[in-house]
Amino acid sequence: MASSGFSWTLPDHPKLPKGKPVAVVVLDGWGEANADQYNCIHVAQTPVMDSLKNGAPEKWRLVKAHGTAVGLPSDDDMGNSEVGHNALGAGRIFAQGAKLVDRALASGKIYEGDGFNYIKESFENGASERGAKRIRVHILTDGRDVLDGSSVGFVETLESDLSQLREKGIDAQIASGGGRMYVTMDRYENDWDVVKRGWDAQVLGEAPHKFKSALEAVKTLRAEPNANDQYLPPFVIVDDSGKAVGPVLDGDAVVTINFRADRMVMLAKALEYADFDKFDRVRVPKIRYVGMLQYDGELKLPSRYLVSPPEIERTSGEYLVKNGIRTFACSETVKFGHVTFFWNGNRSGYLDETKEEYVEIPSDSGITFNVAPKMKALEIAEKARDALLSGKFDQVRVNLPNGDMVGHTGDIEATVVACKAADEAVKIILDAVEQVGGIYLVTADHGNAEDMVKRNKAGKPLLDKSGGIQILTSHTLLPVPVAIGGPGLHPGVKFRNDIQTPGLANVAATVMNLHGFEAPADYEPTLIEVAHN
Ligand SMILES: O=C(O)[C@@H](CO)OP(=O)(O)O
Ligand SMILES: [Mn+2]
Ligand SMILES: [Mn+2]
Repeated sequence: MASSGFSWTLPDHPKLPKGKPVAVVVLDGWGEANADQYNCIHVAQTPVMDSLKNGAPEKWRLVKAHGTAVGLPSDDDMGNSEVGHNALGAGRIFAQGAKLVDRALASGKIYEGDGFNYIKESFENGASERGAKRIRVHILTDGRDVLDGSSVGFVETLESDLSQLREKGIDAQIASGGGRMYVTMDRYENDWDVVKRGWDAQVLGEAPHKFKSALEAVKTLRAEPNANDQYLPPFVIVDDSGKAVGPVLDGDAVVTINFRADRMVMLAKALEYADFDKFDRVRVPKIRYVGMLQYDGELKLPSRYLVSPPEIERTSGEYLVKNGIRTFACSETVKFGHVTFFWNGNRSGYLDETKEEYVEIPSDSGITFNVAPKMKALEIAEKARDALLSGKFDQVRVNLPNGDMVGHTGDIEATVVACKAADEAVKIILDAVEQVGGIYLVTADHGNAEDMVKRNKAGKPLLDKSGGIQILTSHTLLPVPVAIGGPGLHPGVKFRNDIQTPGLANVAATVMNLHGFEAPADYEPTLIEVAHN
């Protein structure tokens, strides 16, 4: 085969110089919304971000961070950290897990692949459409991507689907449950107890709460003071004799029905690794395990899966490091993988450890972040500042988690404090950029803190049964800012106005330009142009 002529070498930018340190700041969950009392960014004192927006309008613009702009099925899909950071780092729009799974289900291909064939071997002479005769569902209530309290409706729907299966002679039941933030879905190894609580309920059939039905479980546990879907305690469903109806047993097939890599890697390790020392699994059933997707391409975890994940290659991080850009990346645990793993196309570890340093600041664990809304913003900013001042790095990249993590708690007062803390952190970083004559690019991965209320189509806040507002704990569909500046920025640089609907994927080429390079031809176009020399 003839050589494709591929080269990692990036062409020099015709006008922009090399050698200026570039700070890339991602404000997690920081979108642009109308100014009202439910916009915590507006309510909070955020003088630094305000000055970026109002001080130099030609160096501030909004980009799309949701839906098709980040590879999700439709523009009704809100953005999230995974797809947002993937797009920021990859500079192109890849069809994401959600879309790939939708497609595989619609075409039926999901039932033809290696993953499904593998679990099928566990089915005894099947009776259902696809062969499984005995099905146990271990549910996690959400309240984070959907409204708090919606768990009840979801359980009702699931129960009715399962009862239809039972009518066909399939033994199908919900076996256990718990709230996603307290049971199973930890990430980046922040708190293994979360995964252990899930393991105990799902695999061992042991939990502090026992119920005859999941609907009863969810309704009863939600009635406790301060209970919410995200943090429901673990429960198991028991039969009349008090025995758990569905612990995971030898010979079972197990599917983790979740396409979010970061939230599934820890459980996948517990299910798949023979050597595992994060908690005592007590009993390790011999199962056939598949993930909805492969969650970590480097670790090949899990080794079997139903749908192939997007292959995100030739990321901007990889190009830049191969073109000599020394890179520093930092966040606290809950978002550390965002500026490393997601940024690098769902790849763990260093691209080139001789040129990179990744620093993880331990997050608080075992608390909800409305209790400590400043999180580690200051510590992250100080690390970024030190990295800039050290002169050892060409790119310093951070994620400031506050708007997102505190926004998800639905606590408006705390989210205001969170936004202020993030703004103060930005100041520290921009001051350091100033000192070293560098350039900054400040952006976000999706909205969250800028709108904390559920609204009708006309934008009016919706009320609940008791007349209070319906708090929105999820991300939004709103655009996010991109602001550039700093003493190292060529004075002729301004945002182009010939790109109709720019999105997060346009940021990578922009950052490459700021480092003095042209982006690869297949990258989404840069946001900037140079007006004069
Ligand atoms: O916490 C998470 O897993 C999601 C919300 O479900 O948020 P983010 O995409 O910001 O990580
Ligand atoms: Mn995010
Ligand atoms: Mn989030």
